[in-house]
Amino acid sequence: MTSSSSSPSLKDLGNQFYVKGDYEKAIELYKQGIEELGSNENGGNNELLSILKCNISTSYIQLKKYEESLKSALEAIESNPNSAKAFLRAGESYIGLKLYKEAKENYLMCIKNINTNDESSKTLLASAENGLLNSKMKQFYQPILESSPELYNRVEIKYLDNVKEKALFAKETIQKGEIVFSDLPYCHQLSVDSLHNHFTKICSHCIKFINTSETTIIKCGGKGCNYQYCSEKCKQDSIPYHSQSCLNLSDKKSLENNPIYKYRKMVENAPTSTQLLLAESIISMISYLLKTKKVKNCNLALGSVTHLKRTSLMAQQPSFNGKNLGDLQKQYQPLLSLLEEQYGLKLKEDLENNILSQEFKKCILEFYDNLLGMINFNSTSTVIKSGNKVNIVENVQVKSGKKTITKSKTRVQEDQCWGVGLFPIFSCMNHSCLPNIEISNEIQDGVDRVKMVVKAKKLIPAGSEILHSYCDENLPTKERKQLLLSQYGFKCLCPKCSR
Ligand SMILES: C[S@@+](CC[C@H](N)C(=O)[O-])C[C@H]1O[C@@H](n2cnc3c(N)ncnc32)[C@H](O)[C@@H]1O
Repeated sequence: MTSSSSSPSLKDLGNQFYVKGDYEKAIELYKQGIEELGSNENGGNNELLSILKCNISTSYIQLKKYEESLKSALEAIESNPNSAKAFLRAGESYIGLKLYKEAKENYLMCIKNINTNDESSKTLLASAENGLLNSKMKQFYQPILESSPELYNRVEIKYLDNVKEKALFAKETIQKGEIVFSDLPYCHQLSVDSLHNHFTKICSHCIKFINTSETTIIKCGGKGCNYQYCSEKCKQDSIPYHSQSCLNLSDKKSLENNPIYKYRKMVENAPTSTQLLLAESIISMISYLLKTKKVKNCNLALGSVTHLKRTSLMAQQPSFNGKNLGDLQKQYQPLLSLLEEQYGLKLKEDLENNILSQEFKKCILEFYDNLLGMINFNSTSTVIKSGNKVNIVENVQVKSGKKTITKSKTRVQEDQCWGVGLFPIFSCMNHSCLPNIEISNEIQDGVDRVKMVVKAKKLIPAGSEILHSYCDENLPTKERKQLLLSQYGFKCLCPKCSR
């Protein structure tokens, strides 16, 4: 609370009630202070007037009455247009009102007006910078969260600190076993080995097993294309993207300009990986979104690409498991050059003119890097079970007297495949070796797309961070630490690792 030597009694008294958490009473006293100022000769003390209004705003923020807090903050700015704190309160009120653009403007004004000689300037600056990052984060993610409240209404995304950057939080208390949130990928792909083993049995869109005794398989329609669907809906949902990459849906002329066709030619001799397949489906999606000028979705796609990437993360890349990363980079190189050639200008234009808001523009040059970073660090694999038991025949070596002979052995296993997806909300979750959530494996039944369902592993109190384990949390500490450092680039400081 801001304090000053004149009109001390009512303001200081208000502050005492504020500290005790009686915000209504504090507001009443600050208001009396304003009245008193107006009726005495100190009426011209605008600085004090601004402080009192600012304190009223702070109290309303505590009460989550953001209309009122904003009104007081704006009045405080009117009384003293140089008050950094009043701009800070206006920023916080705008966040409460979900007006993120306005929030950002006010945080910037706060930073501009901070008096560095002031003792509290460091705290003020930290709050404003945090608020600024938070409003950027919210401006991007809030529309996704609000687009499907049935999936995301229990969670929110906030800027946490400069180590973890963004994080996912519980908006309400969630009991053990309850669903925390579900997430839909904006891009997903069947793994290379599942494609190889199960392609004929799996829907190319929702990547679920097709029960052929009940469902007729629907083909893509492109001559020679082996894409297939479990329903008309999956086909309808998939075709706009798939037609960008289906070499058989393109006529000869457009085939030559087909990015996926070019890409496949380029990587003909490169090893194929699931991640590369995912990259392919990202190109298809971007291609489709740009062509159809679906700016809102494009914003989601491209915004995620630029936003999921974290500067500190990319800076750590060279120190990662060099071999792996080097290999991956080599694999991506043709894709990156292709993107540049194919979309370079257009993409930049679109990014600048239509898609990205101001703060993303600075990311443009890093776009391709971001794509790589995003795929590396944010894709999540998901296993899909068919419910069918299958016999797996394996060759095993057995000893027979002094000789070792090969025998075939049959093992019964549930048929399953796996794929990778980019899940925008899921990928905001940070790691802990003491996670409070787990991925539910009952996920795929009854849903028409690949959906990630996240359940509480223990009670999650309202306001706490939602955390999952990026590795097997039962591994020995040393192994976990090494794995997290080499694969995700951070030193785990969770309570289990610090013990
Ligand atoms: C999938 S992202 C999680 C969201 C991320 N915080 C962000 O802002 O985009 C994974 C990255 O977050 C950071 N991270 C996650 N958990 C962390 C932890 N426990 N300590 C430090 N950094 C962490 C690491 O940089 C990691 O590579």
